[in-house]
Amino acid sequence: MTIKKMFIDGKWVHASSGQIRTIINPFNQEEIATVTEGDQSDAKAAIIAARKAFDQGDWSSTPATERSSIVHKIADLIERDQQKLAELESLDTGKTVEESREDMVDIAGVFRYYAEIGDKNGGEIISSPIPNSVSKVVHEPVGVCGQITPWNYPLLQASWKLAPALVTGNTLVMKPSEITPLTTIKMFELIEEAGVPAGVANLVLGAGHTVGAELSTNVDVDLISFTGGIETGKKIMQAASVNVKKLALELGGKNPNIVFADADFNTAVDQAMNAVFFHAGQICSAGTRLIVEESIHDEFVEALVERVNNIKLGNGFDKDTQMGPLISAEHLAKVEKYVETGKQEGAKLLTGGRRPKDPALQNGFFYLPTIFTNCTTDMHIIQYEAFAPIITVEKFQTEQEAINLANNSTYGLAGGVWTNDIVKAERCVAKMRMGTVWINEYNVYFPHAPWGGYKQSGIGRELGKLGLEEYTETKHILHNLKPEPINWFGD
Ligand SMILES: NC(=O)c1ccc[n+]([C@@H]2O[C@H](COP(=O)([O-])OP(=O)(O)OC[C@H]3O[C@@H](n4cnc5c(N)ncnc54)[C@H](O)[C@@H]3O)[C@@H](O)[C@H]2O)c1
Ligand SMILES: C[N+](C)(C)CC=O
Repeated sequence: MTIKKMFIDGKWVHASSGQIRTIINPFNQEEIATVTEGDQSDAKAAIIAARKAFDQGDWSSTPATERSSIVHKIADLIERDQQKLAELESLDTGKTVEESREDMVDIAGVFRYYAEIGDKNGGEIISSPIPNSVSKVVHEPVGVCGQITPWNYPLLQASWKLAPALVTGNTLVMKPSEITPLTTIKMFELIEEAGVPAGVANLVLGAGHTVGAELSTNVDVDLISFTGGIETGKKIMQAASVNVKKLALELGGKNPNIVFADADFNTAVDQAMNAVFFHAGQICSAGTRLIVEESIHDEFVEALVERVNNIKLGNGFDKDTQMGPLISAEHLAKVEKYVETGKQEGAKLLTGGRRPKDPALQNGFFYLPTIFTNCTTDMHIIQYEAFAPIITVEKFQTEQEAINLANNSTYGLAGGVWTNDIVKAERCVAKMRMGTVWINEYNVYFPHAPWGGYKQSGIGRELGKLGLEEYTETKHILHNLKPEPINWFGD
């Protein structure tokens, strides 16, 4: 198997150590690729290349219109290769090809959106209190950006960082998850093909504690943008203090999905499933904390279990597969432990709670869709993210109780409310402490709207105009057109 390389200073290179890593398909554990395994020294080389490219100034002083057309070109290339990219993503993550195809459409859309707004960020003239002067505010690139991504939506999360960083004139070093680097490698081929100059966009493959740690601590990195788990986010935040890097953190969630008795019953049941079981529940915003009004609780849970038991597990490449495997043996072991904890703390397991028995699935990291009821907020399975196909159900009687339950969390990424009473819906979302709240909808995101967390779910925003602003510094320029002595200290 050819060893896939990383991209530093416009060249495809092997790791300086010569180490390699095998990438496997989580559906059957077959080897699908061998990639070079970088470490600190490769990360340092990439940072030096990005620093040189930034300080030399060619990319940051390229007219924004030209950078925008390059970013448009990247969107064109993603659209051209979208089927190949989708299949590669499914091979690497186990998610269904249909889901990956949707991801590719979203990814091209993100590049398109930032190409369109990136050359319209020219700043503003503000009124100056100083006579004969011009006061203006301009937006400039931050500098060298370190970008670290997770394994669940490898290319989607990469696109949220690459597109705004490039269009605003930054240089960057990206480190994808070591488990799922394949589509990001392909993306850098497209970045090269689109004509991004050498040194501007660099890719280093390798582990978090080596490459990721170097990006977080290296003083030549001006901004670190991270998507991943809270514990890693905390380490990065601490490391980034070394030179007070700008910091953007997109972290985990244990997201409440509130269903009132007056919601459309069938839609709410269907959407409670959609909120969780895509990509086997490995979604940061998954609505895993289902919070149901007591009067419909039993009927709702019964309908949900019936539907959930029909979810078809299998190979993401098979047309009738609805849910693929978990990402790795290590993650599967964590999920099994999580479910055991739930049982021990008194939650009632209604379905799932184990690996499937189907012989065709035994080589993959499959776990059955699982539902727990009788859950209370003090439980581990309510307070911690499982990142798995698990729904925990809590009950409420009053609107205030539902809101209190939803907010009783250290996370604040996303949440949902299902009701036909629009005033009640607006009252609830105004009190819910989350970065995204859906009313009669779930898990919808698009490039124009910002994404990010309250509380420990993160710092900063991706997507939307705010996602562009993360990659800019704001400078105020005051130009005195008629300078004169003021003789404050005498003449
Ligand atoms: N908020 C969001 O938009 C969002 C989106 C996707 C995933 N997530 C979260 O990501 C998590 C799952 O992803 P994961 O398991 O890949 O997370 P993770 O934190 O284990 O790893 C994420 C990335 O960080 C790197 N990393 C690990 N240790 C590091 C260190 N010490 N220094 C620097 N980098 C390091 C990893 O190599 C990987 O590239 C979940 O908690 C999920 O909720 C959040
Ligand atoms: C942000 N999102 C929903 C695309 C992926 C979260 O894991």
